[in-house]
Amino acid sequence: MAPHVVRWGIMATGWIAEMFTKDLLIDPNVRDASDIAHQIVAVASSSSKEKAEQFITARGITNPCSAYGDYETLVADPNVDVIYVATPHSHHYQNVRLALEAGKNVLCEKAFTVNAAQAKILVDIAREKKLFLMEAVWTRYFPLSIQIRELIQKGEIGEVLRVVADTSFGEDVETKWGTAHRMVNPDLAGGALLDLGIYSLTWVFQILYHTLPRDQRRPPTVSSQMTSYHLTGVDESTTMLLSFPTSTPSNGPHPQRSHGVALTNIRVAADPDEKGSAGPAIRIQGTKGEVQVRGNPFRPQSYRVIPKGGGEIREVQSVFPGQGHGMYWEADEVARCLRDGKLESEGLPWEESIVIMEVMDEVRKQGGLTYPQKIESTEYPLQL
Ligand SMILES: NC(=O)C1=CN([C@@H]2O[C@H](COP(=O)(O)OP(=O)(O)OC[C@H]3O[C@@H](n4cnc5c(N)ncnc54)[C@H](OP(=O)(O)O)[C@@H]3O)[C@@H](O)[C@H]2O)C=CC1
Ligand SMILES: O=C1OC[C@@H](O)[C@H](O)[C@H]1O
Repeated sequence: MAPHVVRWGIMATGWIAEMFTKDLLIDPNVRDASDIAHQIVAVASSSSKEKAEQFITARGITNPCSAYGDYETLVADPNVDVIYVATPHSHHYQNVRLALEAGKNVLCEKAFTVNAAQAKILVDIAREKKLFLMEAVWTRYFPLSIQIRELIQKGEIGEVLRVVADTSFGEDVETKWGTAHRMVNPDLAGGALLDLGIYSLTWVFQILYHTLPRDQRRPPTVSSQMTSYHLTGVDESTTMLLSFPTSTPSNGPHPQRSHGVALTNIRVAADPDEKGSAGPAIRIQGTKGEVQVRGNPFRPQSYRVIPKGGGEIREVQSVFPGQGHGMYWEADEVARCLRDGKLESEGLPWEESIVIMEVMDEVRKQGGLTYPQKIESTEYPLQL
């Protein structure tokens, strides 16, 4: 059967737009995804049409592809099935809404929005207009993530009572990012939490929340600490303790809970020598054993299943067919959802993106981190 072809419009021409586009251009057959195919039919840059043209040429897009010098024209292009939003998170609410209001399906980079109120409005619009919408948390669509979720659901390591996940870069923050870069710039919703902490939360949620049947998923309670970057006031370090209810009856005064420890830091590293000497960045601990995940939490390289009390340790490596970055798996998910008429992805349902945004809202509240009013706003349209 002929593959279902999805026609993409790329909004913004920055770093991640380049990575995503490279992956879209890799033949899906190399990863055994012959049921779908991707075409990039339009690229828009808010800076200039020339920048979009340069992007198309540099990426080697050979099929007809329109270049636009603004996002408004992109979302009006009738040839586009779905828009990939690759702007800084400060702009996601305005940019996604622009696309939805124009009747376009959307894949939006993480963090979904600046706050949960914005995320809820986007979801309401998608639902009302019957459009597909998904937060691009690519890690969830790695075969390795799916395998781990399945082995947890099968009870291979028993009941999971603790997940520890650390997404931290050890950078000289002042030298690397100064004050203007999106990683540290409050006007662009910078800071460790929204940029990297989302991945630690992803691991906690995809194990302690997502592996449960939908009607049993309950939001966690949250306790957290934050340290601010002295030059801009965004968080450079955030530590979160999440506590999820379990179904196991308790014998004592406290109900049985499973704990998620989600760490993020841009000044100390989870993997300081980048050789894994510090141990796994993710530990998933169950009553019958443990799963350890190595590599950056956003792009995991391998996992080990360690049975309690000995037994054979099983190790599985990630494979990146066609030397991809690993973003094609989320793109394939989008294509299949569109083909099947789904509005949201099972891998990251709207409700879960919103609960995670609510956790981040609470963590920012506890840490006293607010962003400029205009990027926290739900007003639309708003010139940022
Ligand atoms: N999934 C992943 O692995 C990754 C995801 N990300 C996410 O992708 C998003 C973009 O990050 P990244 O590509 O690294 O960022 P870049 O700064 O490299 O690119 C962002 C692009 O957004 C457009 N843009 C529109 N308005 C603004 C503005 N006011 N300031 C700056 N840029 C603007 C620009 O493109 P133009 O001029 O063409 O309009 C710019 O090139 C973020 O939300 C980030 O969290 C980032 C890295 C990895
Ligand atoms: O999403 C991301 O993953 C990779 C990191 O390098 C980047 O800062 C972040 O935005």
